[in-house]
Amino acid sequence: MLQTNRSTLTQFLIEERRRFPQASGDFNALILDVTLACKAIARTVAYGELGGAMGNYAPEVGGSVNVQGETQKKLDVLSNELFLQRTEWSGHLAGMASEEMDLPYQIPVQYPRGHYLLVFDPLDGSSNIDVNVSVGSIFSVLRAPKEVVESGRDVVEADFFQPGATQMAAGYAIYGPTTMLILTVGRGVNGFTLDPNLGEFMLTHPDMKVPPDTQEFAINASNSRFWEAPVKRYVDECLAGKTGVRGKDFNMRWIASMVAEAHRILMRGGVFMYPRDTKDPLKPGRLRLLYEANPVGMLMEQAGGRASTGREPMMDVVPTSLHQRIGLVFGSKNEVERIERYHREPAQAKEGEPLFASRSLFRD
Ligand SMILES: O=P(O)(O)OC[C@H]1O[C@](O)(COP(=O)(O)O)[C@@H](O)[C@@H]1O
Ligand SMILES: [Mg+2]
Ligand SMILES: [Mg+2]
Repeated sequence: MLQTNRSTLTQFLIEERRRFPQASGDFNALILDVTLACKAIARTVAYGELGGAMGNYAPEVGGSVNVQGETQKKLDVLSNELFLQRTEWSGHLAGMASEEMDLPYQIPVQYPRGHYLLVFDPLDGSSNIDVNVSVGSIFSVLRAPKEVVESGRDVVEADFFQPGATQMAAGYAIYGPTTMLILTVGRGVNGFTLDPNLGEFMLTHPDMKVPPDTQEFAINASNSRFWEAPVKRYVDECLAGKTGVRGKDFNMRWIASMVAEAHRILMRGGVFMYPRDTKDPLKPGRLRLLYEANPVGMLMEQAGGRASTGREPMMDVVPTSLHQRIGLVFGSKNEVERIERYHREPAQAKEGEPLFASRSLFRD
């Protein structure tokens, strides 16, 4: 049933822009281009096996892996191309970077170059595609360095090394039972639902807030033997429930699709952890700073939640490489702060502490 009384995304963006009379409209146009890419990906995902884009990407015969050493799905590659196609022509961008491209993407010479950088994970949770679980696209908009804009030169990796606090906008689209767009342009978080009749994102969830407290946590427990002591302590205390120091029972979730976990947390609170661990010494965490941790971090903070490495606020981290991985904890503020506190209190988190040793369900 069509609900005509709701604002469209376009209306919402125009109203935001009215607050800045000098704004050119480039920023809004860029966001709309990004969301058009998301709509196209939503359609492709919805067709599933019928669309011919399932399975692994195999240009020759041996398949293909991205710069992170992960098998690329056909839909990863297609989604990446949709992002490029929908945004490269507009003159709003100085360059782009994506999970699926080793190096920064240069705006082709036939198009003008603009003021912004776009960074994205075109399809997050893509290992879930074959099992029909919610996936999504995550994006972050940064200002291009002044000198890049003035010279019009090609972008280099270092142009993207800006802390999350400088993001102009961040968001994700989630392709679940309904397609939604969750967006911040630096003034709270708003949720839009795709009206399949109109093909428009309609404002359905204004001013989303993450409750400060929760009884729900999300972590991949199969990694427990690699966790650091503060994370083990936190999870053990949650598992101890009513009988432990927390004095309340906790529920656990793991979808293995960060976009879906972030969405659940924005809707009803919770804490998500993919912490730094010892699984692979070359990878200080699983998730990527520029196009996973930073945009989701900005959304959380704008919704009154918190995002952290466990040791410092995510928004303060200065990136040092395009595909940098990082430990990520986000969600309800009081829980994230507790986890940060445990990282600052190593003495209490040592194995052998009575609480830790006796109640650990995830001991090595
Ligand atoms: O396989 P695991 O350890 O459950 O990891 C799941 C995590 O990997 C991711 O799928 C990584 O994202 P990509 O699918 O974009 O590579 C996250 O969405 C998710 O949180
Ligand atoms: Mg991802
Ligand atoms: Mg991805």
